[in-house]
Amino acid sequence: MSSSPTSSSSSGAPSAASNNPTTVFVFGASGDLAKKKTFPALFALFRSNLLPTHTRIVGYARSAMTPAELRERLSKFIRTPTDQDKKTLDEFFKIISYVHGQYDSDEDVIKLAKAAAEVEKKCAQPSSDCATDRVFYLALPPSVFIPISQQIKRHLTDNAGYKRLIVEKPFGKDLASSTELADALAANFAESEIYRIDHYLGKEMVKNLLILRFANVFFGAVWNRQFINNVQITFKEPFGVEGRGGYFDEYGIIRDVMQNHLMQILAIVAMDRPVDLSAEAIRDEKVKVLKSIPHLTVHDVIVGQYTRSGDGKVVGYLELDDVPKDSITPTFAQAVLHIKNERWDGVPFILKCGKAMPDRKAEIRIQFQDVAGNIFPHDLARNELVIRVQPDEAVYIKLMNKKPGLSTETVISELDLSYKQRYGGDYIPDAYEALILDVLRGDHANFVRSDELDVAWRIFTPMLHELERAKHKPEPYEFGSRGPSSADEQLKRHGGFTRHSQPYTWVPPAKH
Ligand SMILES: NC(=O)C1=CN([C@@H]2O[C@H](COP(=O)(O)OP(=O)(O)OC[C@H]3O[C@@H](n4cnc5c(N)ncnc54)[C@H](OP(=O)(O)O)[C@@H]3O)[C@@H](O)[C@H]2O)C=CC1
Ligand SMILES: O=C1O[C@H](COP(=O)(O)O)[C@@H](O)[C@H](O)[C@H]1O
Repeated sequence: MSSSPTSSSSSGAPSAASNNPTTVFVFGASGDLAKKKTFPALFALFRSNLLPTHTRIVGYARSAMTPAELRERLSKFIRTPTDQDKKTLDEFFKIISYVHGQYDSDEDVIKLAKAAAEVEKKCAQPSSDCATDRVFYLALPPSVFIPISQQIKRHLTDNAGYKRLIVEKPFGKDLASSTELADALAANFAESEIYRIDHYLGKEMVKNLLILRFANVFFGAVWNRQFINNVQITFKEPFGVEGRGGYFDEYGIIRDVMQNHLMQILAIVAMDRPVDLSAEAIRDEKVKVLKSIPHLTVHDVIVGQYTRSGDGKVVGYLELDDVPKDSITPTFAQAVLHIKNERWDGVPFILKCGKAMPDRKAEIRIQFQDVAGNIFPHDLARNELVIRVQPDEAVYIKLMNKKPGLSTETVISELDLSYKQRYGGDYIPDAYEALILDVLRGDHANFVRSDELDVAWRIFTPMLHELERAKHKPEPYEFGSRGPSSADEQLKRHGGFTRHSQPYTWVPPAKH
């Protein structure tokens, strides 16, 4: 059996990872991410037979827990609608074990190494080496990344097969702290062994961007400053930061969402065609386009902080127990970026993200230029290509159409590729499922490379420091509102509103 990773099949169909015995260590197994995302994703892969045949999962955290307690904790977040799923879940728990200990203790991590060797011995086939491949998933707060990575290197990497380290964001708070973290990880793991998760890169519609852009001749032809007026990348959530105030207040929405998720999307929307689909070719193009973006200043950004809801039922950000009463941490931000290259010079990229907004939505909106020399008696709305990342994945193009009937009136309509209607019940995997499978296959394409991170921080760090130095107060906005009104004004200033007077709302098509 080869120890090299199996790449996805040439048809692009999902393929299992290499079939070497594999141990997946989940550090922080008692935590929120582990129960909501990591274990459910591992279960989904197990159920689809996409984990290597001899896979063992070893959870590790400081909390003492029996296997039954761990099972009870995790089961609440794993959906098992059928009896067969319930049986599969029983099988899944047979491959999971748990060890508790400190993250910086030689003694405890040696105990973990011994426990892992035991379970690996049990699953070894008579003719094969014991679990030769190891994946280390850090579902931990960033303060622990460095000590645990040192411990892993010291006590858990004597296996014969690959060693892959999965790290969760935030990757630092600014350029300096990100570089410090990168250097510390690099002291113990090669870049080829590190998988930095930005889970937006695992979302179906973000993965679809490469195909939409580079497998369709008509998009390729108009994807530039001559035809595109502006690009809007939006993330909204209808809830605040209850329960996560401590973490959130230290980071804020710019570091939590904009600098990573929205910038990753921007990079894929704006990059040039990679020479091929290899991870390095794609990431080279992303780095190249990010390098063409001048760093932001406070004048490029609008920040807001949510207050109590209009009906008084939901408390404001500053009323949360774990948030300082004088916090200036933004829960909303909108920034305008420019890409100084031949393709994009003069086209604003408007990134907007907010907590406590009216609804949940993540989308990419490409607004095309106005029609020159309009011969029709009405204003023409701009064409727009909208890629809806969530909810209800869709790609649609807004266009002008003749109103059916005897008049020649124009109406705004759309060409609509709504996934539910088009693909019915086709399964759309959770981002974490797709990304963990990529790690098992050794595919880095949907992970953040260290130099990408570096450039993204170079763009944001001066503005973040300026905001903090000046103690810039975010504008208040009511929980459940659109955010500060100055954000709409900024959008208008950068051409983000069309002049058409006809009201238009996208309505998902009725099921055929
Ligand atoms: N939760 C989410 O939805 C998301 C999380 N992430 C990222 O994933 C990582 C894990 O997040 P999440 O699971 O929410 O974090 P948690 O706060 O739940 O922490 C995970 C585990 O780490 C241990 N831990 C917590 N605080 C400390 C500490 N100060 N020192 C040592 N150990 C500690 C705890 O286990 P024990 O005490 O048992 O050791 C805890 O169960 C973070 O980097 C986060 O930013 C990214 C995207 C979404
Ligand atoms: O990384 C994060 O993402 C979530 C939103 O993720 P989604 O997949 O539900 O869209 C966000 O709530 C959180 O603040 C942030 O840390």
